[in-house]
Amino acid sequence: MIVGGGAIAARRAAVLGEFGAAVTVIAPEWKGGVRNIDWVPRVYVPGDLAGAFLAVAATDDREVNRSVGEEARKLGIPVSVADRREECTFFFPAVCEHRGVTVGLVSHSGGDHRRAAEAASAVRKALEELD
Ligand SMILES: C[C@@]1(CC(=O)O)c2cc3[nH]c(cc4nc(cc5[nH]c(cc(n2)[C@H]1CCC(=O)O)[C@@](C)(CC(=O)O)[C@@H]5CCC(=O)O)C(CC(=O)O)=C4CCC(=O)O)c(CCC(=O)O)c3CC(=O)O
Ligand SMILES: NC(=O)C1=CN([C@@H]2O[C@H](COP(=O)(O)OP(=O)(O)OC[C@H]3O[C@@H](n4cnc5c(N)ncnc54)[C@H](O)[C@@H]3O)[C@@H](O)[C@H]2O)C=CC1
Repeated sequence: MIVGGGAIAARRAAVLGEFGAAVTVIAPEWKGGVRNIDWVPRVYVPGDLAGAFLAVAATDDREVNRSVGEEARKLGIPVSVADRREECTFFFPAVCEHRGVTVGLVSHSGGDHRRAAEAASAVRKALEELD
């Protein structure tokens, strides 16, 4: 379940969809272009996460993201809150895929997303060099 329909939500929907997740997006607008998603065109209301396996809070509204994180933690659903690492119970990884190999990586305690992005670039390059 992804709450928010902007660039970050779209990137995460694409990754989750690629790995076979059934993705539902709750957001007044969806700019993702990813097809196989179930888009619910409205704002989030507490209760929306019932039955979800995993949650991503990626709106541009701090209070909404906080509330999604709170509901997920209450329900025991793993949640990544895109604007506040302290409210995450998992960190969305940088994913590197190349010719049958997949690497997902995060920085220590989700504390350095720039370092994670840099490391992901290096891993993508290394995988290409295997060819
Ligand atoms: C804790 C975490 C929580 C989570 O979201 O799960 C988190 C948190 C935050 N990110 C922020 C900003 C940016 N993050 C990126 C990029 C990535 N961020 C990703 C993951 C994570 N980001 C989780 C930790 C994972 C780890 O550390 O290993 C990646 C790996 C995966 C992905 O997002 O797909 C992806 C690289 C993918 C790749 O290269 O492949 C960019 C650049 C861009 O978007 O292009 C920017 C904007 C520019 C800048 O600030 O540098 C802010 C400030 C927001 C604000 O203040 O507005 C916070 C808030 C905070 O740190 O508290
Ligand atoms: N973790 C990461 O990798 C990064 C995180 N961020 C953070 O991620 C968040 C989202 O960033 P972008 O996608 O660039 O923002 P954006 O402005 O492109 O999209 C925000 C989306 O949230 C939706 N939204 C707003 N209120 C809502 C509500 N009540 N219910 C449901 N949807 C609602 C809007 O309709 C819009 O689709 C921001 O908080 C930003 O600080 C930004 C860059 C990278």
